[in-house]
Amino acid sequence: MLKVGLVGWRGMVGSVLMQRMTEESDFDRITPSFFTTSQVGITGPHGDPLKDAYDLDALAEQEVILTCQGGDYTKAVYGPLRQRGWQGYWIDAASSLRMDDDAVIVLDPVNRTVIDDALAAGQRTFVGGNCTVSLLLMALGGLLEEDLIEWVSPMTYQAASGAGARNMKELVSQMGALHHSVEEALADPASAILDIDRTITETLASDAFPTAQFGAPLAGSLIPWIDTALPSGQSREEWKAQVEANKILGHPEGHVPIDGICVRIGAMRCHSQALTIKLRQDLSIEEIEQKLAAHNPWVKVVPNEREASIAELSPARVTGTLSVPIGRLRKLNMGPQYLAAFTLGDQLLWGAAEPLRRMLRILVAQGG
Ligand SMILES: NC(=O)C1=CN([C@@H]2O[C@H](COP(=O)(O)OP(=O)(O)OC[C@H]3O[C@@H](n4cnc5c(N)ncnc54)[C@H](OP(=O)(O)O)[C@@H]3O)[C@@H](O)[C@H]2O)C=CC1
Ligand SMILES: N[C@@H](CC(=O)OP(=O)(O)O)C(=O)O
Repeated sequence: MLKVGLVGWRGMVGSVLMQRMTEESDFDRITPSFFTTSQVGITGPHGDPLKDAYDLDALAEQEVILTCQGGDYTKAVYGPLRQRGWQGYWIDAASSLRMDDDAVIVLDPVNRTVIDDALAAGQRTFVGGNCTVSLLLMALGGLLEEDLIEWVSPMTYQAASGAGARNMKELVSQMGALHHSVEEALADPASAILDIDRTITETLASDAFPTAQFGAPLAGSLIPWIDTALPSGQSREEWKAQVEANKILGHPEGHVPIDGICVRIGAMRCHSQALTIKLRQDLSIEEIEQKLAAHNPWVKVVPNEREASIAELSPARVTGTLSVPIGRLRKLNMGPQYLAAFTLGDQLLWGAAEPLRRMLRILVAQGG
């Protein structure tokens, strides 16, 4: 059985990965070793002492290293490990290696042939894509695989989880602070809504309002910028859409232009995206729905009806599942090649852990 070293397994992404690996009996097919950057020697999840994640000798004994520890760890360890001649497979959740020529971005329901070609060519570095990008491609796979999309403009509604565990907690604290500030007024049927609104506005602006992680109110508000700024005027999150999506699809950069505005909203762990799509040809909505639905077992086409849209295109409904619904499919007034769509998915599952887990299974199936 493949010797697999797991790093970052107790973080938020790593915990979701562990949960999925347990559900899918992946641990029955590998010999796992658990590593840590901070708790060397304490008992790990399978009863063995945790190994030092910076010990290159211990890492080099592994045939596969799967890390959800983050980009700083990857930058510290990956280069030195390769330089000392380690030939194993590196599977990574962090973004730092994604655009390297040696790395393949993995999303096997969309790019299994790219992965298989890379394995045949001896490539050994496989990285999960940005969560928003992976969810977009899972939803649009049926049109993209036939090269039917000329360009896409995604306007995103991204959950707090994308910013990390502490940010999720801060979102809930913000919700609590808002509720607490008007609790008495809410209990009084005679209270005036404008008084409640004024108190909420004051609470949002107060120095006591918890914003240490996000730097701004998210509950009762939104944040129209994710990640760092680039000279193009894009945020880094916006820049990733086009470069990563085209790399995943095996296209030259820019074959399918993808650009829009990424916005953080007060959802917990589902990223949503409202899409404006220019098709390369005038397809009927029925053809579009059929192609989308046939692409993979997780995408679900939701009819463009009010009740179905409210019920199914909802972060509250989709959270914790592998489902990737897409709906609000209709032609826009701009012309028959312009399509609207709305899609969402759990950014810790298809957006982070699941592509990595499935890459490990591909390696297991080919016997390493
Ligand atoms: N959050 C996201 O949406 C996505 C994240 N990623 C990538 O995954 C990386 C990890 O993200 P994420 O899982 O959110 O990071 P976390 O902060 O949840 O976990 C990272 C590491 O922090 C250490 N840690 C310290 N204290 C604790 C604690 N109390 N509970 C759990 N872990 C603790 C653990 O390392 P140790 O055991 O060694 O101490 C853990 O592996 C990111 O840096 C990013 O590169 C990729 C896609 C999406
Ligand atoms: N930046 C993403 C989460 C993330 O970790 O992305 P990446 O894997 O590209 O660094 C978000 O905030 O929603």
